[in-house]
Amino acid sequence: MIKIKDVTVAYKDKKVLDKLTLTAEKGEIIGLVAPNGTGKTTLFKVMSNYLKPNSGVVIFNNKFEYKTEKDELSIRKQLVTFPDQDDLFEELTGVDHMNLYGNMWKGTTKHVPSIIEKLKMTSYVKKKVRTYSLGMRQRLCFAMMMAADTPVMLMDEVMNGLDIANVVLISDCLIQMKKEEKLIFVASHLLENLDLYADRVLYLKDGVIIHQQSLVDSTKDYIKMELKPDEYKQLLTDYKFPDDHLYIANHLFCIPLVHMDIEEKTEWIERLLVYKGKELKIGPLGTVENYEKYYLEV
Ligand SMILES: Nc1ncnc2c1ncn2[C@@H]1O[C@H](COP(=O)(O)OP(=O)(O)OP(=O)(O)O)[C@@H](O)[C@H]1O
Repeated sequence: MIKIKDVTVAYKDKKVLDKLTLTAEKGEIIGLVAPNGTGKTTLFKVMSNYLKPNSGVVIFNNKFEYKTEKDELSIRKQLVTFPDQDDLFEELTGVDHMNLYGNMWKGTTKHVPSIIEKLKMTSYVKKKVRTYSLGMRQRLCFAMMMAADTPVMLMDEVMNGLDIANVVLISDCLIQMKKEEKLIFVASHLLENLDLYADRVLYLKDGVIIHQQSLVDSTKDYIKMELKPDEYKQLLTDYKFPDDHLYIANHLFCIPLVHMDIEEKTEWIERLLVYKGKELKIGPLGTVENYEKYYLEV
């Protein structure tokens, strides 16, 4: 559905994206993860044509590029970006904003009442935006995207300022939207939240995707155990660990299970289970663990 090919963006001599390539299909939620100032927003700007890359292309449905006005119009109909809270009109109501997005993209506002109900906005949605709290504004921004109802959605920090109940509410909506075959990109610093709904999480570093984590692939399981650095050193002298084992951010010891047969797995589990009564976990690396692996390695 979307192909990003060799996209490079440099602000003066600072390269932010470096021949970045990525393909995404409908019915996917893709998390985008990286520390501040790494290029997540820049990538979204290129995808929505708010920024022309120095080189590279974005291709929609194998045919549309931001080359001609006609193509751009076709893409605009399919894609909506998360509104910036600063762009809300203080003197308009929430319903006004949702109607605006509904009319602009979907050509109707019939579906707006059901969104209001789903997002539990009934008590305030007819009031002017200037009376809204941060979290109410954020929910409105999400509601506007739902009103646009486009096949592709780019969400930058969608959970900003939301309390836990609202994070859960929006996460449920995202899962529902995925079922409706939307392609959704979520750039977020709320890492554990991504594990709930993302199919893939992309880690950006030095202008490229350094790792793609699949959250629907169970072949990447590890035995995981918290270890202090001196405990890790001790174990290293006691046993010969597989070369591809990990010791993440000086605290998390991980042994990949993928190449082991059942006997080997059992052997390692039994060996580690008795080590100082520590808790063992088995599973893939989560978003927090990968984040530590790629950005907090010491
Ligand atoms: N208009 C601009 N002019 C010059 N440099 C820019 C411009 N916009 C962004 N940058 C730089 O590009 C880099 C990437 O910025 P970007 O906003 O894409 O990061 P981000 O990953 O979205 O960060 P955050 O997590 O803080 O939102 C940063 O170093 C930033 O200073």
